[in-house]
Amino acid sequence: MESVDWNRYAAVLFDLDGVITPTAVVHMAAWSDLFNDYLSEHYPEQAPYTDADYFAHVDGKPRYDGVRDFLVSRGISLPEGSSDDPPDALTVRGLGNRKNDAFNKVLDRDGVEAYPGSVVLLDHLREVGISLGVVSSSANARHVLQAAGLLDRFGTVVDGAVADELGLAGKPAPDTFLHAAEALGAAAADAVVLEDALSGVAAGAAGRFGLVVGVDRGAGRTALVNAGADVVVTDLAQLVPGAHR
Ligand SMILES: O=P(O)(O)OC[C@H]1O[C@@H](O)[C@H](O)[C@@H](O)[C@@H]1O
Repeated sequence: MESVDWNRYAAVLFDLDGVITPTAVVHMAAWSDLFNDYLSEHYPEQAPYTDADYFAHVDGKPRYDGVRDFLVSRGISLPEGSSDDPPDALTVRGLGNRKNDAFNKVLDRDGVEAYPGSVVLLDHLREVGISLGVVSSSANARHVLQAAGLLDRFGTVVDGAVADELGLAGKPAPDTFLHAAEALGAAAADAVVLEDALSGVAAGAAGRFGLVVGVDRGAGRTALVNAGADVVVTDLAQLVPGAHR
């Protein structure tokens, strides 16, 4: 039983990819293609990039932080480059841009449908009348929410572009979540964070939010609890009081 008394809270802050929409899978596939192509071309002696690398070094972080942190884990250092580097540039930002092109191609081709259980919780919270926000590292968050038909559900969307503009540190720092809570007029202690990534759960714990919910989409219950989750679910419908589980 993971039932939550939502009336105790003033705001709920959702991560997007992997929490509201299954787009974490699209990100994962695009990262895997990028890093495996890069490694096999430049470091054929290295072990391939795997999902374990994704969960440990890339998941939930801003785009270029993910590139940098994975390369560091393999002892590889590339020049940072600049955000308008072309996708074939051998820089941190060039590689990130190559992955972004691949992500957007799949998004435009396949569209996005939210997890049904996540819509069940969003509908419930709308009935409760609680303020809702999205806090995503992704600069594509608005595009994804729009494609899923859910953009109008949220009072604030703090995405990778907003964080960049305001100079907010990305997850695992708590800054983007704290900014969203403030935008909704809620103290961190009165707000709930929902996250599937270890970096995002760590951000919720570091911000001392009232409740940090880990959503296990592959990171694993123990890892999520160790990162600071108070509660772990596998589907957001489990968080609706009295919902069929
Ligand atoms: O490259 P983008 O779309 O700006 O997003 C960066 C990150 O955004 C997060 O929401 C995803 O969980 C990560 O997997 C992704 O790498």
